[in-house]
Amino acid sequence: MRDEVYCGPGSGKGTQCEKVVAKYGYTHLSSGDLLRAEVASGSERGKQLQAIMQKGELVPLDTVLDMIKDAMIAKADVSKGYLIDGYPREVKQGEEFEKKIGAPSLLLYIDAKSETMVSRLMKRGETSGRADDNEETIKKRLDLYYKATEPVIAFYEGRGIVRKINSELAVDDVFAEVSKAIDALK
Ligand SMILES: Nc1ncnc2c1ncn2[C@@H]1O[C@H](COP(=O)(O)OP(=O)(O)O)[C@@H](O)[C@H]1O
Ligand SMILES: Nc1ncnc2c1ncn2[C@H]1C[C@H](O)[C@@H](COP(=O)(O)OP(=O)(O)O)O1
Ligand SMILES: [Mg+2]
Repeated sequence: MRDEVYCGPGSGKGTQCEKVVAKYGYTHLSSGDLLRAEVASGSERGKQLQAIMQKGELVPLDTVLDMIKDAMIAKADVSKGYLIDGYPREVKQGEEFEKKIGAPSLLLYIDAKSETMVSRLMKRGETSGRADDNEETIKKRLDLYYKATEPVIAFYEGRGIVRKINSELAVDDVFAEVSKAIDALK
């Protein structure tokens, strides 16, 4: 089993994941997409999640881990490996993932400057319809990213599985670096 994990709002995780799926055929699981699907279902739980996401905060750990675990199980028979996007967003999430699921084999750290992330998210907000792609929420998400999510990288660095990718480059150039990191696993 192979798990790959990513970081940073607006850094280009989703964009790179799409390209990884096309080239390597991994199962892409985005915690944000799973949560937005729950919101779109109109369920009571979805309404609670929407309120949290709109504020730029993290949803409860158990909710998101259960969703990822269920989605992984649903694809277990056909999956060539999992590409997990947007998780873990805090060290505790990484610890719980290892207890309940397993250890990842690679962490792709998709790194962009904060100004780049803000401008990409503002631009995405022109068409995304996402409740969290607005100036106020973007600022909160970035603050939380530096406070809660960046320490996740240090957590995995000790294991030698972190590959830092410069995401300031054009999409295809970023992907060339991503491909190199994945190919090195083989
Ligand atoms: N390397 C890049 N150069 C320029 N724009 C990019 C690049 N990667 C992503 N984008 C754009 O930035 C925005 C955020 O990318 P996305 O993949 O949704 O990021 P994330 O999933 O990390 O929030 C999107 O509008 C995307 O088209
Ligand atoms: N692992 C996780 N733990 C808690 N909340 C999460 C989460 N993954 C996503 N969320 C919630 C809070 C995020 O601000 C929101 C959007 O996540 P996302 O779609 O991964 O954002 P992006 O791709 O722009 O970085 O969903
Ligand atoms: Mg995304």
